[in-house]
Amino acid sequence: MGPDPPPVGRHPRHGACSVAGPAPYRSARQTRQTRQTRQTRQTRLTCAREVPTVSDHSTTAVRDRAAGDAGGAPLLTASGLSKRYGAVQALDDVGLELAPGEIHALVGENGSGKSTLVGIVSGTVARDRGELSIGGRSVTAARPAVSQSHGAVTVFQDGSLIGDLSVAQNLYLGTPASHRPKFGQMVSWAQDLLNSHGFDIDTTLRASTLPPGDRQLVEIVRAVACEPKVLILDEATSALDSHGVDIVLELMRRVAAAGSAVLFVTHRLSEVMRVADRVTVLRDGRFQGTHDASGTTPKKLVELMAGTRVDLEFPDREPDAGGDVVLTASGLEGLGYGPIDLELRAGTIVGLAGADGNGQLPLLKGLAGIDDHGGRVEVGGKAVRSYGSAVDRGMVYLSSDRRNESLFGGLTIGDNIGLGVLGSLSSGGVVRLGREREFVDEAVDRYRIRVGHTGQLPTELSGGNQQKVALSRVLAMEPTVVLIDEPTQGVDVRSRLDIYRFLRAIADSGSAVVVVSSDASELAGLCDRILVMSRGKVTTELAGLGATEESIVGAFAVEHELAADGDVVGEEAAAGISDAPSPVRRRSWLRRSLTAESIRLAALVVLMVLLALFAQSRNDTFLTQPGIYNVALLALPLVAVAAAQYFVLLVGGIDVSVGAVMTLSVVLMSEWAAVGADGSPGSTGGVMLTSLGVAILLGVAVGGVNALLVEKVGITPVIATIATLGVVSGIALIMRPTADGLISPVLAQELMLRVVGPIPTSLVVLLVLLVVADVWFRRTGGGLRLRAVGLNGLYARRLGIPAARLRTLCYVLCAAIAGLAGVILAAQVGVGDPNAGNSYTLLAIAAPVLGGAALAGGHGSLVGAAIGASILALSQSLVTVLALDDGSSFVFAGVLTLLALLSSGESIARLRGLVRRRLARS
Ligand SMILES: Nc1ncnc2c1ncn2[C@@H]1O[C@H](COP(=O)(O)OP(=O)(O)OP(=O)(O)O)[C@@H](O)[C@H]1O
Repeated sequence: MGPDPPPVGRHPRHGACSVAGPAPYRSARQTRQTRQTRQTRQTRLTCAREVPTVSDHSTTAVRDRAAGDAGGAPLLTASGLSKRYGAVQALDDVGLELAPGEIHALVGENGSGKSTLVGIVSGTVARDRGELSIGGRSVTAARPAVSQSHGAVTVFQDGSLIGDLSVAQNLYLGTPASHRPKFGQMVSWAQDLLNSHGFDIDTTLRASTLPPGDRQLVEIVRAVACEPKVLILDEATSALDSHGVDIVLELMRRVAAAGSAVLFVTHRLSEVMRVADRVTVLRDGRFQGTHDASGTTPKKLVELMAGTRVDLEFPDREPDAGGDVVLTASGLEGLGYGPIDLELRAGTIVGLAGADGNGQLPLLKGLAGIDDHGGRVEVGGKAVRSYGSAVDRGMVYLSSDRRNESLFGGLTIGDNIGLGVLGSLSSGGVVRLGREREFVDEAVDRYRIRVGHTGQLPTELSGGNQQKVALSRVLAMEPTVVLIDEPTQGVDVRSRLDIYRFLRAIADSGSAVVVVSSDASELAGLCDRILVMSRGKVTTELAGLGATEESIVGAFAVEHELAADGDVVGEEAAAGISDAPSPVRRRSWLRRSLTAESIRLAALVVLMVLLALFAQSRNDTFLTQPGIYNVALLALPLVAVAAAQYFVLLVGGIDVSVGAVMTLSVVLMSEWAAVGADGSPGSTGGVMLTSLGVAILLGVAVGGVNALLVEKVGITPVIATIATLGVVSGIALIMRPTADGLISPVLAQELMLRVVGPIPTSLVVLLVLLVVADVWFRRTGGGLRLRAVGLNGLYARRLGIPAARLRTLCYVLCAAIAGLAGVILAAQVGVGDPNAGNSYTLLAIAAPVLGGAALAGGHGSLVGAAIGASILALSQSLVTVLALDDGSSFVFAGVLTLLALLSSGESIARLRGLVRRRLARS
């Protein structure tokens, strides 16, 4: 540990400071700042370390063995790989070879083409040219499932855990059938798998609730469990603290020792020097050579990547940096941290260190007013109560979750950069495009953001360049306090140094900066003060000057040991990978069953019963056998078409043509299942078979067209299915301009008049089928795969799930079931009415959504859709019972729908979160 730390909450005196080195960030405040000559001391970036650490020697045996195996056939051979995205040549004639037992690092600056190469090997990116073979077999198709079947398993840079699924489900989904157990044993298998690697993570938790480091570890375990021939880790250690990194490096060694090859993409060159046998360098998409790791140094690698000499010094800092207090926090506490007292001074950079999950990020968010917290935060003497008020006081927060929290995916790069300062780029409330362009171009130059043009979407940028876009927006706002989580995650060495200089410059201009980082060497080189956190409390404060990676890691390791000594879970945690107190606890069966979805369904059933009782109080025939039968008849086609729609909603689509399909089905029934010219109804078997056959064929045709338009042509589902709705309705009208053509009474006899108690048999059969299908969705790998496609189609595809094929299947199923719902409707209307199904278009969407389905996909259930449909049918019959006029009946239906929606999963989850936080605080 370092010298005696000052008590937390009291701080050493800080002096004023000046702009260091190149001052890329300038503000009015900066020019006002008193500048003093400083005693400077610089720290070299850890990546420049040329002496291997002690643990490095364990790689020697692997290297020797890899050298010995060099004669074995390569497990991965790539040659002449090229890929162009519009104006950007992402890869240009790149080759690579991985021998069995080899750990091969792939390095390069942001945008140099590493992820593109990984994408080509893993099947997510189609190459323009080049040859690829995995495990000795040539790979021609760009499909993840193909690469995986050849033996290449990838942990992607931006992850592929589906947040809404549990950890166990994610592990199960990504593991090939040969390596996973029966579906019913999934949880215990997943738990054993994680435990066998030393992780104490509750596998029944949703993946989104895990800290980023744990998520990365779960993904790595999943990949290793596949026993790949080629394991590809694309910046898979970026969110890990030093302990997590140690574990992953050891895992890589084990995988290589078993004879597989590892392709390790990283910006952390110290890790390359510790683990890699050979290193391939890319620059601007071009190959810069493959080198023996033992014969090179990080500095040489950096210069090969940059193509120029690079100064690896951190920016200067002063021993007594710091001006006036700009932020005060007292008694600040929230979920996972506190109470904490803190003062931040102008001109300083404060680092929050600790093992992953010890409260650093929650504290940062608490300071920003983002999460619910107790205590008080003031900036410039004014209280911060929410993130909105934080921004008003000049405080900004930058999340490490680029995709979801830092960037606006639908806006261009230029818009993302200029968004925070639109006021200063406008005159008379109108943004001056020239001024904005100039501002954006300058930011792109200053932060060296590699873009084709600023009109691109941020999703088209490499990970590190996305980070620079987010950072440039935040820094342009000239904040008083900058709170930033993992500022250099996924950023290359040269750009990291740029970012350090920008942060130092903004501090020198009078701001206070707080940085959370899993990279202790970054905190040691950058910060003026380092607060080490353990179990949600600040336990040690280190002065930045003089701090080293070792002293910081040492401080939190000591704290952990002290805590573990007196801790009942100490032994378990010590055996585990994560030093942090796991924020997760095993949940009881009851708590697990009380999901938002089950609560919602229960609420809907209660609502249904209340409605029925109310109707009965107004009309005492409502709950009699004929009354119930009438409501059931009303519900019958609606339940069927709601179920049809659910299949498409499940995979993230929507089909607005279902009502039209029902109509055409009715019209077709008036042709193919019609009363004969002699008035005969036809044979039961003949009419039923013809009806079902015609309806299903109609559905397959319309569903096939819908799928083609959405999947192959790329039209958004709503637009595509509106187009088919028009065509299908038109055909129905051409066939029957007015209601005509009697439909055989056989349909009514079979589908309406056969009953079980007061309920039509057809409805009972339908409900049983829906329950069985729901069980299939919940209890089988096939159902899980379908839900995964809806929750995140991209990630599902990465896991080798044929997402496009499954979506196509669902469109076809949806239209076919809608065709069958049309047969039921035909039985009820009895005539070829060309408008019969029109009112079902919106009801078919409303019912499953009422029952818990989400337009974004992956949620809800068929039973939920059926309950939603029943509520809508009930409300329709209530309108009759109450003898409401048209206007009142609309208001009534609207209020009812609103009530049902209040029981939505999201509202319930919010309420539960609120109650949980209140409970945790009390
Ligand atoms: N889908 C896409 N559309 C357009 N351009 C793209 C797309 N994907 C990547 N690029 C561009 O291709 C180049 C190489 O990107 P790639 O992601 O392979 O780089 P990288 O070396 O992995 O970078 P990083 O270290 O930042 O992840 C970049 O200039 C990037 O902007």
